[in-house]
Amino acid sequence: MKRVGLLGGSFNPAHRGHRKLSLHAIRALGLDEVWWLVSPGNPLKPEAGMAPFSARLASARKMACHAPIRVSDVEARLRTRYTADTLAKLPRLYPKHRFIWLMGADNLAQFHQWRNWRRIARQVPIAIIARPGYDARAHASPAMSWLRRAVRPAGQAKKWTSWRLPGLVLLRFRPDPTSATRIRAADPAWHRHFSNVRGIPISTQSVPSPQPRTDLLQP
Ligand SMILES: Nc1ncnc2c1ncn2[C@@H]1O[C@H](COP(=O)(O)OP(=O)(O)OP(=O)(O)O)[C@@H](O)[C@H]1O
Ligand SMILES: O=C(O)c1ccc[n+]([C@@H]2O[C@H](COP(=O)([O-])O)[C@@H](O)[C@H]2O)c1
Repeated sequence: MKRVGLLGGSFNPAHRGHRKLSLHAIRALGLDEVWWLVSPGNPLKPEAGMAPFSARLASARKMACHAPIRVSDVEARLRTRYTADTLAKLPRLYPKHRFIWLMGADNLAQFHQWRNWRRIARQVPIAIIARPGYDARAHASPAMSWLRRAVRPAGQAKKWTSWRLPGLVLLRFRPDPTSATRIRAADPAWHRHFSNVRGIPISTQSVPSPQPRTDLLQP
């Protein structure tokens, strides 16, 4: 059984905050790997300002290199944008894997706006990573008032495969202020570094190894 943390994101672009939180989560939760699920398009974010999928994927691959982090385009191939839909399909594709959903405190603050968010919390355990400027809002959020009774002590973090759901743990590492918004503000054309010379989109490879639906998941 492989223990996998899922970090869904726009990765517009990927940055060292993603890498650091993933490495910390691997240690704190006893994970074999973290998969970065590069979103074809966050349903709550405007398309304007979103770099091409291929550039976001390439930036994630670069940021993930030499770490137990796998970059996945599975949502694009499954044609799922809503996390609840992705989470409904993944266990069927990877029956020998166990998944925990990772997200920063900024996402917990607006989790109640996600489609079927209560269902998500019943589908997978969740680990929240503290993020400078968002922790108070996350704790006061509508989702947190529902989830509060599901919070597990940090000492149970590594036992997430046996939690009753919903179950959530708050992970507190040294907070990292890096954000993609700031990176875009400093370099709005960052994605040009990830296009090849002819402007042909970079192909999508580097997917977690498929379990039986090889037809669907082969690059
Ligand atoms: N510095 C960070 N600390 C904690 N969590 C983070 C950090 N950066 C990103 N995350 C989390 O990683 C996931 C993917 O983040 P995303 O790709 O949206 O990056 P971002 O920096 O939040 O982007 P943007 O500024 O465009 O919203 C989200 O769950 C987000 O909360
Ligand atoms: O399912 C939803 O309704 C939903 C709404 C907003 C965000 N998400 C997911 O949250 C993850 C983080 O997105 P982002 O843009 O904040 O990096 C990413 O996997 C999105 O698909 C999902």
